Amino acid sequence: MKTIGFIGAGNMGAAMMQGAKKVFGDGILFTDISRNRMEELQDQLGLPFVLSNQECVDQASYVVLAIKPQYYGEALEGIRPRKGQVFISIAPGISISKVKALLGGDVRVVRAMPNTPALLGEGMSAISFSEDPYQEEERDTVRRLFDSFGKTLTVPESQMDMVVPLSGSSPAYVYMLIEAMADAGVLTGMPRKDAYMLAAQSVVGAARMVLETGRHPGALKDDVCSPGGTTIEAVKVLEAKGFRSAIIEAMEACWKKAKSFQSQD
Ligand SMILES: NC(=O)C1=CN([C@@H]2O[C@H](COP(=O)(O)OP(=O)(O)OC[C@H]3O[C@@H](n4cnc5c(N)ncnc54)[C@H](O)[C@@H]3O)[C@@H](O)[C@H]2O)C=CC1
Ligand SMILES: O=C(O)[C@@H]1CCC=N1
Repeated sequence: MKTIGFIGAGNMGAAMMQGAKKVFGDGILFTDISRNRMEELQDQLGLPFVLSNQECVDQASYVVLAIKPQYYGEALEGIRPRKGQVFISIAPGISISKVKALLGGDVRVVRAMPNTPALLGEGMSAISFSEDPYQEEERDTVRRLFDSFGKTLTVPESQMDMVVPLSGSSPAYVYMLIEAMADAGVLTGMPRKDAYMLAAQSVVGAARMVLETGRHPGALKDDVCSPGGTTIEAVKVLEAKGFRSAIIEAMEACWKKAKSFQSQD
């Protein structure tokens, strides 16, 4: 019996396994609908795979569902879990009660939303435990899984849809920001590689300033804006172009999409 089985070994499943391997060692197995993908990942991570979702459920105490929300029905159809087994669902918009219903009810479900910087151990995950009884050791195992690839915040399930735009999807818009910043550098003649480094490390530094100083992001922004200086010129253009409202509207669209998966019964 293994500790953790992963159903779905795509981008997110693989990133989680990479971190989990450091903590759970050979207590991990996985499966995927694609044989090629399983072989590729076995070579890459040195972890074993099994050939069906049922085998994965049978051979693991905790089962991570790392498949797209649209495929939950298909992937879990006919699956027979053990009584009280713990499933960890990382799909946006799929509620704990929906996973329980798909699995026949008598399981415990942790709903979670990780992100791909997990690959570097810099992930941010939010988790919600179902309102079932758990032993402290079981909660600890789930937390150790998510802590193995980054930081973990426990939130009420009602906040899970909003975690999707805040941390699940947000790396994508940060990459867009970095790409656009680098494009501006290239526009003025900067080599692209140097532009990426300047832009990306500034994003890392700014994020750490928010996390580690505890100061308001607006106050930190004010510190960068020298009176009559360069930064305020950029801020003026960003305000005129609707930078903040673009972010808010984009995240609202992301949140709505996450919520919409729940209604696709
Ligand atoms: N990529 C990301 O940044 C994040 C993804 N997620 C969630 O994680 C889940 C997986 O996403 P990704 O890894 O990005 O997708 P992906 O498409 O890279 O991986 C999904 C994997 O599931 C496999 N699969 C499909 N149907 C299956 C079935 N019936 N049985 C077994 N395996 C099956 C596919 O072959 C594929 O390897 C999704 O629910 C996604 O919303 C959550 C947080 C972040
Ligand atoms: O785009 C998606 O649906 C997934 C969920 C969060 C990040 N990627």
